[in-house]
Amino acid sequence: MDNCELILNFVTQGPTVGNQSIRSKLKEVRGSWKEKNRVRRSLKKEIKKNSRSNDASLISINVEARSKTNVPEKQNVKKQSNQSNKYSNNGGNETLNQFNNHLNLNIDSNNKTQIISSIFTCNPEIVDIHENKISKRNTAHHKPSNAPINDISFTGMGLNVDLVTNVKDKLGVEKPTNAQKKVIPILLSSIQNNDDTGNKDIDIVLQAETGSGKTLAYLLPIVHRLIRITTDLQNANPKTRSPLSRSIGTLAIILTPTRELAKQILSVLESLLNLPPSRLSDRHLTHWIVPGSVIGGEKKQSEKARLRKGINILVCTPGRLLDHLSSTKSFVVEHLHWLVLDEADRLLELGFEETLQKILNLLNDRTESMNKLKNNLFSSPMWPKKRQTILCSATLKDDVKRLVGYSLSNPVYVRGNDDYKGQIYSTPNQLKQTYVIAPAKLRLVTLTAILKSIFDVEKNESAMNHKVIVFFSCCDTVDFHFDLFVNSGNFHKDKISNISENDTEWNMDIDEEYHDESNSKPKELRSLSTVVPKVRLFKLHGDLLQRDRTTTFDEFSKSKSGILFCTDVAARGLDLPNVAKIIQYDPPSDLKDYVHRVGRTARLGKKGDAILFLLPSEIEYIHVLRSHEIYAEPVQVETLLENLAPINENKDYKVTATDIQLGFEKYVYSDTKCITLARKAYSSFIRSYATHSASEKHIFHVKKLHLGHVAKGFGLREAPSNINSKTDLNSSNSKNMTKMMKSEKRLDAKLRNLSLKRIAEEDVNNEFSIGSYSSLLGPTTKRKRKNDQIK
Ligand SMILES: Nc1ncnc2c1ncn2[C@@H]1O[C@H](COP(=O)(O)OP(=O)(O)OP(=O)(O)O)[C@@H](O)[C@H]1O
Repeated sequence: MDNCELILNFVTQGPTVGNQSIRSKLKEVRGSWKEKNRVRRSLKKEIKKNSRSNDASLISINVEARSKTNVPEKQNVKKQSNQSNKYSNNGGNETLNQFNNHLNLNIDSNNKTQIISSIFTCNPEIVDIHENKISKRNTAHHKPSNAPINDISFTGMGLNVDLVTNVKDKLGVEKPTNAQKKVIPILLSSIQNNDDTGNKDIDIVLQAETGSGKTLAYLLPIVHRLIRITTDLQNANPKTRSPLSRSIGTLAIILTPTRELAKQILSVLESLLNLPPSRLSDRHLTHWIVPGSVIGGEKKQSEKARLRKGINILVCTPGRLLDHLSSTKSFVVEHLHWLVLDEADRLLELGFEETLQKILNLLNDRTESMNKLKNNLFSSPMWPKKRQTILCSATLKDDVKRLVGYSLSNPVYVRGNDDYKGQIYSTPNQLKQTYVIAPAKLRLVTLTAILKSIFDVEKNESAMNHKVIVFFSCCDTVDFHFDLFVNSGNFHKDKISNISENDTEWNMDIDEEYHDESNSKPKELRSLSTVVPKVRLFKLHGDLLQRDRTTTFDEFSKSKSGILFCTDVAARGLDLPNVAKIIQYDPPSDLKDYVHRVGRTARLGKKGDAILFLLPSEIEYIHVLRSHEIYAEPVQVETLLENLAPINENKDYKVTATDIQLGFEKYVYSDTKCITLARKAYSSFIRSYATHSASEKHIFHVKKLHLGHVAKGFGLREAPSNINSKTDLNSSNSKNMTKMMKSEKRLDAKLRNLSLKRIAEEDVNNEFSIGSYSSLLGPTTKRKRKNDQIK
């Protein structure tokens, strides 16, 4: 049915016979309904006859008729299929010329009529969100819930003065947050009440909102205790510098699900440990403590060598840790005293849990002998009496209880938010959450409208001083949109962005300080946008090389402004300064991800905005959010699109939106590379749609998607016919639809299988690359062989 998308791009004045419309002619007919019908039939015949000599009229008749009578598109377009096949049956490889000629044919033949893009017609009805009583109650309290508080100081909680000064100087951290206020005293409690009957070293499960400083909440007490241990030993042996050295092995392990997060934690840790000589004793108290990471992405041999020398506080990802625990003999973990599982719920998810269990079993076996090994070095009362485990995340469910027994013993549950009323998820109070119901055909232009309005310097002087993150469901859609927003501006009717040659070049002067010369492909990962003028675009997803991921992350982090297109690889834990807005262009496949995605803004008490895109068929998701005490306010799609109408030009926003959409389409059809990218993105989008959690399948089901309209969102005029070699997703007949659903199920199972086996065994962080072609093809023979060898 979508074969005719292009032809249906335009609506003219409406069907006419002579100078009169059918309707007005019929009004003139007197007599019975039979008579009227007879006249109507003959008028139709006449129109049909005319249409042979004027294609454009036929188009207008059918479109008009369809929009007035709500007749399904496919019935109306049948008559045009012969004509449209001319453009559609060549595998989508027609040249730009063909495409343009076809556009011109329509435009020229209707020279004097108003042209409206079909992106505004035949869209599904949007339930009146205001009447829906869904989100009347917006609970965005204005008092920030994750900001530092004034009623207590770090030193007041018993932390080392030098450490506190260092944190203030290096990280600008002066007052603790609520989460820190609650957790730090517990982690210090056994040393503050140092008696056999008092507090023991307790395991902690910390659930605190995103951006509430959980990292420092567990790092500060660990570093503090190590400093106290050093001073104790130095006092006992005043002549020796410090009896402790890095060769003591790993004392603390911090486990995180992604490499980016591991690197971020390591950098905070390095700042904490880079302590100037103590003001009291003029001695370096942390000189022997070596922080480090094993996260893959570098040669295993060099990781082994570093472990052999000793890494005292180790930040790592699960796969690599398991690998070293099982194969690196010189990895000393016998003295492990702290184990932190950051983003613990993610670590417990499918694919990681098995790895995690193996890690915990190995650690339990190897640290069992810890008590027996006690010698003078461990005589300080500052050492935990037993290994202390800390779990933390913004989204912890009951599943953490699975860890009780084999990792946690009688943990205390700490909630960072005082307003906790039993809800599983909570988002920062000051975060403004909105949603827009955008029909599939309007999604792309609506995204453009939002981005252009955020960075519109005419409307907002400080527009270039903040960052935006746009979340997509899979790697291929990130790649496609990145390419589109970087390159398609030149194809827009009025060159909407007034692009100059220089504007398309990455400004090396600005980036000199962190431009990585060794990076061979900088332009593919970050570039200036031609669609949103003068704004830097970045992309980040799990299919990129680790080196590229790191560079992009660092650059976006340091950049004053910019837009990051990414998958959920950037959803968790990443602390990117100055992110003002989060756009969830594709809804998350799990509610937890919603919380983590929006948590990249409104951190540490700062303001932030988040907007969620939903299709009209997905409106029920608002109920799901609401049932978890997450409230978002509706924004009308028209309100957002109105931002597109140039100021002082009295232009209809629909016309501008249409121009922009046509610009995108022209760009997509300008080159086979672009079409391929669009088709790949479309296919991956459909596939990733099938990965929504079972509890949300009734909302996000591929059956509910209008594939032709979805294709429009990728600048395609028809849905690509080959989602995979076996099934034709574009076929609208029920047989093929059933086939497609079966294929989706198989795909689901395959993905589950893949994530279980591959993620666990290879420690790939590509868990977020769901939907990418490579992740769907399954292990290659080479990979299979490699896996077999590991087994
Ligand atoms: N007490 C504080 N005062 C000011 N800044 C702080 C404080 N504690 C932490 N920060 C800073 O706040 C930022 C966010 O901290 P962190 O990444 O630990 O948050 P989080 O709770 O782990 O968030 P997420 O759940 O998203 O991972 C960091 O830049 C950190 O340096």
